[in-house]
Amino acid sequence: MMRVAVVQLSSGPDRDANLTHIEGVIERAAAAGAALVLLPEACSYRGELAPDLVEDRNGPTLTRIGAAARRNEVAVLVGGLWLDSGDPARPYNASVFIDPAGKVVAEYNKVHLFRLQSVDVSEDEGSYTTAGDQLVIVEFNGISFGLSICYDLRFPELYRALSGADVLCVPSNFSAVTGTAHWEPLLRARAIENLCYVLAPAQEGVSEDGFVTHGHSLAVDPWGRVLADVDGTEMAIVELDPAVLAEARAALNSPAEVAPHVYSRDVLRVVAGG
Ligand SMILES: O=C(O)CNC(=O)[C@H](CS)NC(=O)CCC(=O)C(=O)O
Repeated sequence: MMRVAVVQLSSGPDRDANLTHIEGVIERAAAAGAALVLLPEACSYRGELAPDLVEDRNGPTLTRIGAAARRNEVAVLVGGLWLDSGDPARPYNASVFIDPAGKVVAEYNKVHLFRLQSVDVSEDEGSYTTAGDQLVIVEFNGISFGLSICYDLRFPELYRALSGADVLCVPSNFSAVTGTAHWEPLLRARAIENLCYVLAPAQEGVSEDGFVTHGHSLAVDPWGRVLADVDGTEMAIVELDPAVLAEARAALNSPAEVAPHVYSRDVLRVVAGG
């Protein structure tokens, strides 16, 4: 069994203030017995990109959260921050796993960049972010965590490629417009089809630049049951139980069967009815 904290935030444009709040959250999660604290996308800064917001491993976000992890002896998934990609105008949107010693052990750079043109929202993340192409699974205390971020959720083949992971992490800053219709069904589908836990810490409220978010940080078990749905800006504490994983996988497809399937040939296209 592993106890984890799924944290909901409403981060603003003051990085120092966000980090101070996060330090308190990590301390409270550790006091509640969490071994791992999952933070949402854009956790230490939410707003417009500016050059001084692009960080490296020695930047304020990873330094301060790393120190908090070490102080409280917990692992932390920093859901999303702008990390240097070599192109100052287009950083990565990265999710970073920090171990209980405060050390960065893995970095996943968001592969699928958000693009939405609707009546209420117009966003093109690819215009200011470099896409990654490396998928990452982190093994921690005997449980494996597959990394992804937000809009990746819409690409089931990414999660299929991660399958075998016990937990899929989807830290997010999901829009209210799309979240109302898509958030919960997509998260539950990823859990059901891959027979694994899905943990999705999210932002709630309205960001300074006017992006209205859905909130509803969710924890879903390998049978698709919602274990927690966070309201407000605190956290849900959830137990990950290897027995629940084993039971779901014994009942339906085994981990081997949910591994990416290679189909034998091109789709056969048939015209019916003349
Ligand atoms: O800009 C940042 O600070 C970090 N990046 C984000 O918050 C991104 C781009 S705005 N948000 C999403 O991917 C939401 C996806 C979504 O809402 C959907 O798929 O419907």
